[in-house]
Amino acid sequence: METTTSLSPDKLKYSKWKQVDMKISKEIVNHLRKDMNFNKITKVQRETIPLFAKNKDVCVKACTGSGKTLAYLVSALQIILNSEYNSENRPKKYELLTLILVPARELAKQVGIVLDQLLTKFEWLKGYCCIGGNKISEDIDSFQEKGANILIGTVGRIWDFIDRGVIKLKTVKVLVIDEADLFFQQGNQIKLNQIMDKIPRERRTGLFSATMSDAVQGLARIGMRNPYYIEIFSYKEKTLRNNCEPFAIESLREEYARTEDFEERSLRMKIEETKNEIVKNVNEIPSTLKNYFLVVGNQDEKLKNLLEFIKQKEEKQKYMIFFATCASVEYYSYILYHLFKKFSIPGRKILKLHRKIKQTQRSKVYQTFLKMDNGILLTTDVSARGLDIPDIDWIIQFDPPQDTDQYIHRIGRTARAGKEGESLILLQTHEQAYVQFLKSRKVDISEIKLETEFDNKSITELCKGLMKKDKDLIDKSRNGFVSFFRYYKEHELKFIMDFKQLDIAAVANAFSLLRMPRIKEILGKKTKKFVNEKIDIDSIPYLNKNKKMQKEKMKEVLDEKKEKKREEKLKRKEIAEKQREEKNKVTRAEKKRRRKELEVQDWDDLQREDRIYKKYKKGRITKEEYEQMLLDD
Ligand SMILES: Nc1ncnc2c1ncn2[C@@H]1O[C@H](COP(=O)(O)OP(=O)(O)OP(=O)(O)O)[C@@H](O)[C@H]1O
Repeated sequence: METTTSLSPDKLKYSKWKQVDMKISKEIVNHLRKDMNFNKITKVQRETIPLFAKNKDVCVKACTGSGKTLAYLVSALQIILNSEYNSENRPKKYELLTLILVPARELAKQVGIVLDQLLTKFEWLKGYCCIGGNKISEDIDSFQEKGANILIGTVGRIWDFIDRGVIKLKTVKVLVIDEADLFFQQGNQIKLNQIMDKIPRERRTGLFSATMSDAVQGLARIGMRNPYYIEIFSYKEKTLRNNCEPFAIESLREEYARTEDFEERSLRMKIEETKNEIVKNVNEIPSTLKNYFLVVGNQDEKLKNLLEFIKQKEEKQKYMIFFATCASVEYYSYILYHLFKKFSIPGRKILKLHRKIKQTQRSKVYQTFLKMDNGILLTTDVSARGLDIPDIDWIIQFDPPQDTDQYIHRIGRTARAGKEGESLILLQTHEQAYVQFLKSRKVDISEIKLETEFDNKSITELCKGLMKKDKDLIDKSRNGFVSFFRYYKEHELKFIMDFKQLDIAAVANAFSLLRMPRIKEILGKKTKKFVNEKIDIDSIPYLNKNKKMQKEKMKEVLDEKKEKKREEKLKRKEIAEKQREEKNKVTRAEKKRRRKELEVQDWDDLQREDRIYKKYKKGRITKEEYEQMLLDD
């Protein structure tokens, strides 16, 4: 077992670069301190860099916002500086030395920005960020123009580059997988394995995340060589872990680190698990983050509580609000804008970000929100991981995420780098067990109560009024409703997010539906509390003419697709019919052949019996012999 070297206690979580032997060059330290303004070093950097930069594989688990990005970028840079390359002996333009895989485009860009800053002092090295969302041909042209020694990217686009022969991974010395567990949730492990297979085995590998699933630990076993497991946790968690002694827990005043051999750790975990001593997953949440929940009744009670909550806060606050689906973000961003206006809640600028927004627009929104002092970003889990947006005051979870890991990543967008932050999750009454579930994962969470002066009637009136003027909003509300059902039905925590307990009428009212759509999920279920509006929806216009054209075009395309599918189905049916007929023909011919064969065989048997009988008649064989020969036959 290897433990960390001791470090004198410090009032801050950070210690100074010079206080410890980080095994990194002065050039890097000076650049970090003087140009990038990072005077101190965070605990995760303190633990990771000396090992990773000194050619050890690492599996690093540290809470959100703890500075993992710089930990792996500095290590990767130091490994390059330790190699044969320098400003005189530069690597070739396309010679890839480091590959950094991240699960989302915005995160790739963000890491790219930090890397660019880091490389301003090392201009002989080139960084490049390749992500999907734009034309692959453009990306390839740009890559070929710029070249890269350190490449950051999402798995899909990196794979495209490999597949088209744009990049070769034979020269890669360092592989970093950031937010490692998400690759497994996204089902990207096959591509990930294929990419890893193309990188020489002598590489160094670093896995980083705030949450580490068993799958990641499996990857550590097959994709790494004698890795170290580095874990950072806070003082409070140390107290919870007292049972885990005696392990080398090196203490600063507020944060603790444990570094140990990966296999030894696995063994220890097994022993502790059987002894029931283990305190799982306690080190993922920053200690500066306060978490709250609010129980609201049914789904249709959430919007008015959200309005009240925001209204009671100061104007200058920055929020991220997480929804279950892209369609919910589309609907509520539109509605909230009008509700703020109607109820005079000024100064809250609303932005939206989700997977279905085009990449160029996504980048713009992200950049705008980064710079805003206050405002609200409505988003989905596309923004849950890794995004480093400064000074978010509140994370609000309008819909609970699929699992606690995602909860932890969502709330981790606030309280970053030692700052304070708060989070709120809205729960329906039947979902209250979610709180116990969070507590079992050692999430410190308390209840808040809220009296609201907003009422559903006036909210619904406003929403329906808007819908009656613009069919686009009707589409948004319908899509929001349908996708919410699918989200709920497929929720991983079925014992808490119980579909049977979901009040369908309340969900319909939450989206101010004009008519209940006929979807198979709700056929035969009670929706008495919901009343369909007597209105001819087709007579409502699209305010945005482009939208109208888009919808018509989309309908045309869909109709065409349907027709094509119908024709293909008919064709398939015809072919199948023909094949059946052919098969029947074959079977008939076969039957005939078999019959003939049998007839021939019967004839042979008869002839043989006749011959034996004649022998018996002529007295050449006895009666017993005759009967025996017939039996043998
Ligand atoms: N040594 C340092 N001194 C001061 N601030 C730092 C230092 N290192 C990193 N930071 C800042 O801390 C913030 C969080 O860093 P980073 O994004 O790397 O966190 P993370 O651990 O990767 O979080 P997540 O798990 O959410 O991805 C960033 O704003 C970064 O600039």
